[in-house]
Amino acid sequence: MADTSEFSYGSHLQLDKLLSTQVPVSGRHDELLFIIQHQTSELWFRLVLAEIDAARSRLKAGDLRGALKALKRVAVVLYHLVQSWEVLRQLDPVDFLSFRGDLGEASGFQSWQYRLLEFALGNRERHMLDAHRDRPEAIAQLEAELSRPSLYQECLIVLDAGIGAEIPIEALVPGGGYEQQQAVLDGWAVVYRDRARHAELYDLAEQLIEIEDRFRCWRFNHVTTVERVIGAKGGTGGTSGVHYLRRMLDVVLFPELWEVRTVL
Ligand code: HEM
Ligand SMILES: N[C@@H](CC(=O)c1ccccc1NC=O)C(=O)O
Repeated sequence: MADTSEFSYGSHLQLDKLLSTQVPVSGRHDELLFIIQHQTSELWFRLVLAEIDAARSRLKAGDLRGALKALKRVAVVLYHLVQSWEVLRQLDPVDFLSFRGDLGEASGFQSWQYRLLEFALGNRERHMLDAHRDRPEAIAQLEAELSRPSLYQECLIVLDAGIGAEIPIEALVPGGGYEQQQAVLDGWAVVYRDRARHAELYDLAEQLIEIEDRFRCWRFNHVTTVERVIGAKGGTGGTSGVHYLRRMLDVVLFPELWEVRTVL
């Protein structure tokens, strides 16, 4: 049926615009897959960032249940992103090489939404801003993220208030990388030892573990896909490629939540 109404499926979703943005530069068959995999990932990153922001506002407002709802959505979208590697991991190395040269120095390293996500979760390395120097809007967003508490820090503020954990102020203020703190570990231990009494804080902690678990799976699927497709070649973004990505597997976002399991 002809689309005569002003408001329709296509207009609401701005499909004409959306579907005009898959523009292969190489003319090679598999580049469409490559573009769509990246575009869909970026769309999901966008939702994840919005949900993390919602979780942080709700935590600030004392709405722990609302924050949990947003964090559950983060986890489920991450799960979907993990599964989505099933498509790209089938990319044949020879097919990728047929258009890799056309990508120049472009690389996922330049994904500012991914970097925002890492920063929002608390993996904050200032030098990561360097990849975005040619995009002032991205730098401004990334700087703004660095100047506010990470998701984990917002959770620690709630933990501190909830059980009087006496968490040192350095753990709660934004800025650089997060250092593991004994008082934070002790605080989570109180929660885990009495789940019934601290049910909401317990659920919050377990939801963070779920998120980090799935984020690790995403990183792992990325590394394995990269190794399947380009082996140990250096990356177009100037890193050592698989070796660099493997080092990122060691990043720990919520250290005390992993540690608390050992001390219980
Ligand atoms: C054939 C598929 C892919 C290959 C061969 C590949 C390869 C690489 C390599 C070698 C790097 C290291 C940076 C560099 O020197 O370029 C990298 C980083 C990155 N890639 Fe991919 N990638 C692929 C697919 C994807 C997809 C689908 C995404 C989704 C958005 C993605 C997102 C990223 C991100 C965010 C980084 C930065 C990671 C970090 O700094 O921890 N990549 N990729
Ligand atoms: N870094 C990849 C190229 C690549 O995968 C890529 C290129 C342009 C835009 C996004 C990419 N995806 C992930 O890094 C490579 O070294 O082959």
